[in-house]
Amino acid sequence: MANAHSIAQTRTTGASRRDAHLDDPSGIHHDAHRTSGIVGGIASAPAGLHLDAISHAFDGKPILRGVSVTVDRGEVVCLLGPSGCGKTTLLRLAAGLERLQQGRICVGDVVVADAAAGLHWPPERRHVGLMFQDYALFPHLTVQENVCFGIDRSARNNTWVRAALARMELADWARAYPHTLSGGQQQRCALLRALAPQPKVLLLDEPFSGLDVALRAQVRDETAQFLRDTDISTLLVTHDPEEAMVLADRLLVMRDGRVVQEGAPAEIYLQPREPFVVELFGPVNRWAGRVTGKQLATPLGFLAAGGADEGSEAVALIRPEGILLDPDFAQRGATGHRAVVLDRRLIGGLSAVTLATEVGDWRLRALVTGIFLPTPGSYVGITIDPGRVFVFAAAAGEGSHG
Ligand SMILES: Nc1ncnc2c1ncn2[C@@H]1O[C@H](COP(=O)(O)OP(=O)(O)OP(=O)(O)O)[C@@H](O)[C@H]1O
Repeated sequence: MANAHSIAQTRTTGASRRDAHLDDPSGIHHDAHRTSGIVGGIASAPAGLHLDAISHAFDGKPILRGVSVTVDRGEVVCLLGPSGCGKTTLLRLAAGLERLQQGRICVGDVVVADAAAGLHWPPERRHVGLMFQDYALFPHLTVQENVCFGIDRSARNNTWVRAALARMELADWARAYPHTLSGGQQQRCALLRALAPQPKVLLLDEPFSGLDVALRAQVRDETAQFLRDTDISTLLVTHDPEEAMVLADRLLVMRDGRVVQEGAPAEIYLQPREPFVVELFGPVNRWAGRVTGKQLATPLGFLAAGGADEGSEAVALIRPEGILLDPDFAQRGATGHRAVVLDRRLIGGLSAVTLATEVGDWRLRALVTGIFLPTPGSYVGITIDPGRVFVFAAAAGEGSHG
């Protein structure tokens, strides 16, 4: 996690000279007259961040194992993974806060770190904006002073700063100190501080984790829109799948220091390559059994076994929204599978229902859109949506139900 010191370390020493009024699609323009030093060729380089074959260990313990990530110009890439899988370490290496042990890092086409060549550019030369989860605003500086911290004194009241404060609804708070701001305002102030030096690359580490649920969604959506309107390459770290789905153009799932799947958010959700990726998005229902006739027999009928080998042990993971419930099946005289309701709860706009199948007593969790609160002990019709079922070869030791 960053503190004020590490943010201070990452001050970019100047902004690129750029006819921003012409080429900045954000609607928030940097003044073209900002002329402080152009840093080591980065300012004129094409945008983009390239992390190549990064491996890293702490005290001999491998944390990152050959991770490669490319973030194109204007793209938002999310690293999604559980706590401890190495996300923050990768971000710190990209920023230059940690020295590279193996691999190479380029900002645009400029190599800023190369382990084999012993090359390590310090953070302030990389033209990278950083924002960590604690925001690390300077308490003795006003909102405007915080935002302008990394840019030239002469540029501190420029068009970009004024427009950015207005767009983030901070104009009236420009002279306020951080302790008088709400969490959402502090987050927006920290984001502008990271953006003010016009970085080519923005690194965000759990940027919304300090916000309460309602504010979080709002600030997250505003930030997503803001980033889409810029040509900055953004690498964002989160362990919140919803956050990743909302923000990411592309999503990289990390596990134990490796990228296990990469793709558009919908692709990752709908075509997960391994059980870990399925379960990253929340608890799932599970059935293990032997593949017979390319199918898996369950108490709710047969499931297609996909690529699992005939005769092998396989496991089916079924998302809660893939359990379809029919409260009126009895009135309609419908036949089919039934389950008894064990419990039900309203969770925001969804209802979570726990059930047991009539045959086989298979305990299942269903998520139903809207208010659906059947009486515990009552029976409902139950089917499985095959589009929400993922079948994999069973891991060693994963027992069979059937
Ligand atoms: N400076 C350090 N010295 C020793 N071990 C470290 C250091 N920094 C991180 N680690 C260890 O490296 C592992 C990965 O940490 P990292 O912060 O990169 O994970 P993460 O995926 O970002 O987790 P979280 O989501 O909890 O922030 C953890 O086991 C952590 O304890």
